[in-house]
Amino acid sequence: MTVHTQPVAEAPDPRSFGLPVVEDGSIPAELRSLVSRVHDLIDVVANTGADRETLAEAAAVVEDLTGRLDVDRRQIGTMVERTMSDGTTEYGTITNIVSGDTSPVAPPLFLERVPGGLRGEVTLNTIYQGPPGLAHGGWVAALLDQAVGSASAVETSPGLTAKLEVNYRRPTPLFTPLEVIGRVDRTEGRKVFVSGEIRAHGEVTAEATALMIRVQIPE
Ligand SMILES: CCCCCCCCCCCC(=O)SCCNC(=O)CCNC(=O)[C@H](O)C(C)(C)COP(=O)(O)OP(=O)(O)OC[C@H]1O[C@@H](n2cnc3c(N)ncnc32)[C@H](O)[C@@H]1OP(=O)(O)O
Repeated sequence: MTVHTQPVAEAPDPRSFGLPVVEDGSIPAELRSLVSRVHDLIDVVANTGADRETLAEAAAVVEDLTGRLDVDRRQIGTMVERTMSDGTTEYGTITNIVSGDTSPVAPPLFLERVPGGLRGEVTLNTIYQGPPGLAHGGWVAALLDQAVGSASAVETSPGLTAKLEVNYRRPTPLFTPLEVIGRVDRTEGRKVFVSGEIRAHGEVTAEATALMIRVQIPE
């Protein structure tokens, strides 16, 4: 058994899996702005009390915009290459629903290396609502899956989640800064045992343990 506390290697280049890669700096500021505006739009649409005329007008505008933007679609599996604050290179799926740069549905959760693992902060709006005022349990699991999966990718090499167990200790509130942590506990060959938690106001609302299986890197 080996315990890795430091990255063992540079992240494998997704191009070796046949995946297209874009540098995060090449994503236009206008696209990042659009993604953010649409994120806000989803929350507003889900809660609007606007009159029928305004709703009909908005639907027509959005339909028109959808048509104008539906050009030159990216290849499924397109990855983003980014340089982390410690200078290492990382890759992520560009439309990843939790962390993707171009996903308007993503909260988004951006994770940074900290001693012992990865850490990110995120505040959820009503897009993620399950029980009244609270995050949906599936989204709590998604945040934890992302954090432990990324920790495994960063500290060992990319893999898929084989098993994820979540303990929901307290309700996870909306509109409250959440701290999300992921770490590698130990590795056994391709098996990476990981854990993580979410905190609100310093208190753990949910914790997870998971098993990641590292993918075989092409020679
Ligand atoms: C660059 C991008 C970065 C990007 C960073 C990305 C972060 C993304 C985070 C999100 C992660 C996801 O959502 S991933 C998406 C959700 N997950 C999936 O779709 C995975 C679906 N499952 C699978 O494809 C497969 O079952 C795998 C790949 C997990 C394993 O299949 P395999 O490769 O054939 O390996 P296999 O021989 O079966 O198993 C290897 C070893 O693990 C054990 N094992 C396998 N599954 C389990 C299990 N559930 N519980 C216990 N043990 C298990 C086996 O017994 C074996 O042990 P031994 O005999 O060797 O002792």
